[in-house]
Amino acid sequence: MSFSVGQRYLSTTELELGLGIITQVDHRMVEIFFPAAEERRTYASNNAPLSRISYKIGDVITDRDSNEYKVLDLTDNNGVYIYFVEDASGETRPMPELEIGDQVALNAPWERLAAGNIDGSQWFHLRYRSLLERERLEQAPYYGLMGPRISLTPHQYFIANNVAKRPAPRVLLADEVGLGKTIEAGLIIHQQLMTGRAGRVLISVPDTLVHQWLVEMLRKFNLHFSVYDKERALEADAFEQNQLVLISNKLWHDEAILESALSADWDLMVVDEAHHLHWSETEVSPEYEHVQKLSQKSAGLLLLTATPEQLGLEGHYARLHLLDPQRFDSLEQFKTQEERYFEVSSSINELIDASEVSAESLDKIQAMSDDQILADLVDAMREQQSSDNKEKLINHLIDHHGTGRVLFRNTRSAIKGFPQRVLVEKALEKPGLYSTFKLTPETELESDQWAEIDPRVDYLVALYKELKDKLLVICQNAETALALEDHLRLREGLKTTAFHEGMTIIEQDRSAAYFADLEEGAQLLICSEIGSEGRNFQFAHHIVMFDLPSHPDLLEQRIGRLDRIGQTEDIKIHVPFFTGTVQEIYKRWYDEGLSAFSQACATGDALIQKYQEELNQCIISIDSAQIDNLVNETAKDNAELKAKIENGRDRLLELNSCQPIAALNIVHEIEDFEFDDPKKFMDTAFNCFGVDRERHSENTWVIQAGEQMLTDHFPGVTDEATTVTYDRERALEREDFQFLTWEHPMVTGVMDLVLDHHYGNAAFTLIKDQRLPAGTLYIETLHSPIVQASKASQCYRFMPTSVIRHVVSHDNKDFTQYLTDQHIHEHRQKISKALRHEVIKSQKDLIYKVFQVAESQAKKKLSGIISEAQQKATQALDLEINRLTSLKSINPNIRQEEIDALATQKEACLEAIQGCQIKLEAIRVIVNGS
Ligand SMILES: Nc1ncnc2c1ncn2[C@@H]1O[C@H](COP(=O)(O)OP(=O)(O)OP(=O)(O)O)[C@@H](O)[C@H]1O
Repeated sequence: MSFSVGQRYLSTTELELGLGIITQVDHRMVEIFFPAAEERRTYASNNAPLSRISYKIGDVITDRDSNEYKVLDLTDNNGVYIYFVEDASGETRPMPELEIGDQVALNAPWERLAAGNIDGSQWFHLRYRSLLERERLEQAPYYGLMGPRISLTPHQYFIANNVAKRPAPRVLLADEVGLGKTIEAGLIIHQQLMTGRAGRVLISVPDTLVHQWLVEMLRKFNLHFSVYDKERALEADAFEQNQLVLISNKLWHDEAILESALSADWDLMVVDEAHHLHWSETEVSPEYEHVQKLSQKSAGLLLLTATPEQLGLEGHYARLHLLDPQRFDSLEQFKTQEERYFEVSSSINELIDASEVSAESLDKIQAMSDDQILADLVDAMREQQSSDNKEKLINHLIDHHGTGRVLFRNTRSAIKGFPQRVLVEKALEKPGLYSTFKLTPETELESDQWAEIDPRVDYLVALYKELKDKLLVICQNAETALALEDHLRLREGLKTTAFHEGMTIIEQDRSAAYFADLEEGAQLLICSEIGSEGRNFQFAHHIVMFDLPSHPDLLEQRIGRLDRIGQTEDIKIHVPFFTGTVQEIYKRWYDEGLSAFSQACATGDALIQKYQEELNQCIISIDSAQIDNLVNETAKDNAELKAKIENGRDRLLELNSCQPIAALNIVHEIEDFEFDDPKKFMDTAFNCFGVDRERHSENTWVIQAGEQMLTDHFPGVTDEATTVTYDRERALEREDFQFLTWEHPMVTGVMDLVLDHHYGNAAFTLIKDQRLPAGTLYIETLHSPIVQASKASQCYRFMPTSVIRHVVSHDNKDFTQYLTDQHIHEHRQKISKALRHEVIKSQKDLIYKVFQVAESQAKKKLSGIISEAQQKATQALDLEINRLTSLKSINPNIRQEEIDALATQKEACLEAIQGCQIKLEAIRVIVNGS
C-alpha cells in the first residue's frame, strides 16, 4: 500500500472510528487521525489494517455538513483524489477527498466488501432466507391470521378472513355465548396490525373483563395492550401515548377521559358485551352515547355481543346504526325490511335445502328486489336447476341480503360438536324466616344469620365433598357471594374464593386465577352476577345456581361460562330451590317452559316479556294449577316460536357466517403454510447471533442470550431462559411457551434485524466444485425492488418478487441457475479470514467489474417488474372496486368509504410502484478452490 498525507482510509478492525485521514508517513510507519472519534492510530506501514476508500463515477458522497454530491469524475493528485462533483442544484466543483464527511455509510454492501469488512456464508444465507421468507409471508393469502396461538377453528377463520380483508371493517360479531367472539376480534386486530391497515386500536370492555382481554391479547396474539386506569387516562395526551389501549367502559362516564380519547384518532375500536349499549326511540343510555361518539372517531368498529336480537329489535337496530349510520338510519325502515325478509325466508330455506325448488319460491325470491342480476339468476334457475346456478344465486343473495355484510352469527346448532347440558335439581325446604316471593330471600336477613339456617349451604358443602371437582357457584348479589364465601371458608374449612363487584379488578383476577389453578387452586368459586359475563371457566364442569336470575338471557350467560369452546365434558347445572316458592316457579318455567337448561335459548326475551305478568301472579298465588298452566302455555309457545325462528332462520346469515367447506379450506391452507415452520431459519439466526439453544422436549427448545451475543437487541432473547416451540398443539397446551410461527414477533423481528442492518450483505465463500475450473471467481448479488409506500397501501402484495438473484463469473457468464444457494451451501469450504481479505484486496478491480455486470443485469429487470406489479395491482384492485360498486347499486350495506378507500389505495399503489427502484441487498464473492 502506498500511503500519502491527505488520503482517506477506514480501519478494518475498528470500523466505528469512521473515515480517517493520513497525517504522517515515513518508510516504516503511518499515522492516521479519525476526526469523528477524535482518535489517532499509528501502524507499521507494511501491515496496517487499513482499507483505502475511493468513490466511483456516479457514486453519491457527503461532505462534513451532510450535503450530498454526485461524483462526475476524479483525478489522482500525488496519490490524493480530487473528485469533480455536482450538488443538488446542479452546480459543479472540484472536491478534494479531505472534505469528505468523516461518518461513512459502512452498511452499504459494496463499501463493506471493498473495505474488507466481510461476513461468512451463513450470514449471507440468513439474509437471503430473510428476504425470501418475508416475501412468502407477506404474499400469503392469510397473512396476519397464521401467527396467533389458537386452535384452527374453521368458523372463526371464516369470519376473520372475511372481515380482515376489508379496509376499516365495521361489523357486529354476534356468535352465541362462548363460541369465540374475542378470538375472532383478536384475529381481525392482529391481521389489521400486521398488514398495516390499522396502527391504533382502542378496546373498551366491562371492568371485569379488562384483565382477561389483556391476557388473551398477549398470550394468544402477542399483542401488548396498555391498560388505562383512571389516573393514567387523565394524564395529558394520554391516548396519544400508546397505540394499543385497553380500557374499562365505565371510565367513559368521566367527561375529561372521554374528551381526551375523542381528541385522538383511532383505526379500530372494539366494544365487548355491546348489548349493554341500551337504546330506544325514547331513551338513549349514556353508554350508547359514549360509544357512538368514539365510534365516529374510529375508522373501524367491532361490536361484540352474544345476544344481538334477543334483547329486542330496537337494540339490534341501534347497534347496526353505530356500525353504519347511513345505511341503518331509520328504525321503521329496518323493521319493514326484517319483516319482508321473514316472509321470503322459507323460500330461501327451500333454495338452500331442497333438491328441486318450487316455481312459487323462485317467484318470491325474485320479488325480493328489482335487482336485474337477481332476476337473471332466478331465470337461469327456472331454465336449469343445476348446482352451479343454485350456488350463484345463493352467493348473490348472501352478498345482497340486508345485514349480511355487517353481521356474523354462528350458533351451536350450526356448528355442532358441543357437550350436553344436564340439569341436576335439588328440592329443599324453605326456612321459616324466608319469604316465598323472592328469588334471593337471604337478602332480607343479616349475613351471619342466613348462612347458619339456609339449607342451600349444607347442600353446597355436601356437593363439594361428593364431587371433589371444581364448582362454579353463581348468585345474584355481591353480599350473598361474600357472606357465603366467608362462611364456607371460615366455618366449613372449604377451599373457596369469591368474585364480586366489591373487589378491585386485581383482587377479582387473582381470585379467578386461584380458581383456575388445577393443582393448588380453590375448588369452589362463588361469583355474583358479574362473574356470569365473558369469563372463561370452561375447565370446570359443574355450575351451581345458588339462586336463579330473573331473566333467561342471564341464565344463558351464566351457563355460557362453562359451555364454551374448550369444554371437554358434559356440563352439570346444579339447581337447588325451595319448594313452594318463586324459586321453584322459575326453575320450572326455565326448565319445562323454555328448556333453557338443556339448550341455548333464543326465545327467552320474547317469552319473558309475554309471561312476566303471569309469572308475577303465580308468585303471589303459589297456586299449582296456575303454575302448571303457565309452564304448559310457555312450553307450547316456546315450541311454536322456535319453529317460527327455525322457519324464518336467517340461513343467508348463517352462510355468511360460516360456509363449512370454504372455512375448512382456509384452515388447510394455513396448515400447509406452517408445515414449513421457521425452525431451520431461526436455528441459523441463533447460530449467527450467538443465542444459546438447548433441547427441552419434542419440537421445544430453551433459548437464552449466549456469552458471545453479537447484539443486545435480538428480539425476545434475554438473559432469562425462554422456552419456544414450533408446534401449535404444544403451544396450546403450554401458554408459557412462545409459539414461534412465521408471524411471531421474534421471527419477524429477526428478519427486520438482519435486513435493516448490514448483517450478511457482504460475504465471501470458498467452494469446492470439481465441475468448475479451479481458482475461478464468481460474484453473487441480491437486489430487491424497493417501493416507497406505507404498509397500509399493501403494495408488497403486488410485487412479483422481493429478491433478484444473479451469479456472474469472472468472464461475465451467467451462473445463476447452476450456483444455487443450496449448491453453494453444500460445496462450501473453510477459509481463514486473512485469506479472504487477501483475495478481496488483490482482486478488487476484477470483483468490481463483475459486480457491475451483475448489477446491470438486475437493473434491466426493473421495467418488467414495474409493469408486472402495476398490472397485478390494477387487476386485483379494479376487481374489488368493481365488485363493490356493482353491489352498492343494489345493496346499500356497502359503505361508500370502503370503495373510496380502495380507489385511494389503488392510486397510491400505482404511484409508488412507478417510483420503484432496485436496491443492492447483498454481494458475495465466491471462489472455487478445487
Ligand atoms: N380457536 C380457539 N383456540 C383456542 N381457544 C379458543 C379458541 N376459540 C375460543 N377459545 C377459547 O374459548 C373460550 C371462549 O372464547 P371467547 O371468549 O372468544 O368466546 P366469546 O364468544 O367471546 O364468549 P362470551 O360470549 O362469553 O363473551 C375462551 O376461553 C377462548 O380462549
